[in-house]
Amino acid sequence: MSQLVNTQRNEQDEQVEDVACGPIPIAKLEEFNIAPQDIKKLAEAGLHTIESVAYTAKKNLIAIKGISDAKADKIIAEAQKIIPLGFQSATEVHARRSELVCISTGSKQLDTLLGGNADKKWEGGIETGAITELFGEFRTGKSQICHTLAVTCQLPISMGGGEGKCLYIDTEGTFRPVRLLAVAARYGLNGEEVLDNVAYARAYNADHQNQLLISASALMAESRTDWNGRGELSARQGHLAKFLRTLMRLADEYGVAVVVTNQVMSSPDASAGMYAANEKKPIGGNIMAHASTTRLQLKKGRGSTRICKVYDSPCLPESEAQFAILANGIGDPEVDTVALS
Ligand SMILES: Nc1ncnc2c1ncn2[C@@H]1O[C@H](COP(=O)(O)OP(=O)(O)OP(=O)(O)O)[C@@H](O)[C@H]1O
Repeated sequence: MSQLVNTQRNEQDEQVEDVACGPIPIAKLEEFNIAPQDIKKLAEAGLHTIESVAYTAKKNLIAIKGISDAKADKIIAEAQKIIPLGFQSATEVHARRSELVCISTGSKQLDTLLGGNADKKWEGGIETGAITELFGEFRTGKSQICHTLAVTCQLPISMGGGEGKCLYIDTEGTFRPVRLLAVAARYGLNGEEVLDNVAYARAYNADHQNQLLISASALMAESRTDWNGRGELSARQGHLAKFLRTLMRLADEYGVAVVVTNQVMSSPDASAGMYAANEKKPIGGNIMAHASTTRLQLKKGRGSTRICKVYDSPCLPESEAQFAILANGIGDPEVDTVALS
């Protein structure tokens, strides 16, 4: 499984915009009489912003060594004064959502499937502030989409990008910077700069993954090689649940696009019926299903063509589109290929 996160702003913008509207760094709690050593403990536990504290359940704060019941109450009360957690009108929600940026997948047909408008040049794509899960068998294009997104997230917003950077966690050792360079060349971007804007980490096991989440204030990863069969299912699900909670928080808090790749397996209930035997389901069960905002199923097509089906989405119909894996990243299939497949 591999994942990436796109930050929505470039470096120059960050300094100006973060002050005005970005997440508020946890250090600000010091102005509200929270002791610096307690702020340090919160940060060490992965809570780097006041939003993250305001959204955290009290029991999670008390679980941090050195944060007592009384301290947790005070910290939450101060955080919630700064970040109110009440109702807002649907108009406000709509206005905020209208501002959301989508990251182009590189394929117009796929972007259109993901909420784009075919008449406009760049619309639709991977949603920011949410988790998108790509699942499918081997060779269906999961990693290739991630490689393309690692570059397109850096494009100007007018070209379907997020003017951001990418954080790429690789649990399978399939990350290849040369693929990023090919995509960069296609968009006329400077290859060196594109690579500098991608922070890469190889995750080796569950503990290492959690360290990455804390130190990078980001991300998830779950190696399919870590777990052996159904005997370890509950341990795996517990780990996955914790990991996905952190990812959801990051998507919410920082407004980043989180993309998670997932494998498929034959359903353990396959014996239930003759047709069920062929059914391949995404790994992770209900925990994964509930954590992902949008679930996309990838299937093989003819040659370099692949099919993407919207498997679950809060606002997209269950339809399909074709895309292609090309030398310079994800794109659209040749017209002939579409007709033949
Ligand atoms: N430079 C390239 N040009 C064109 N196609 C490529 C290139 N590099 C890889 N591919 C194609 O991409 C496909 C593999 O896609 P990808 O690595 O995204 O699969 P995946 O779904 O992540 O599979 P897995 O679960 O095994 O990791 C292969 O069909 C391969 O031929």
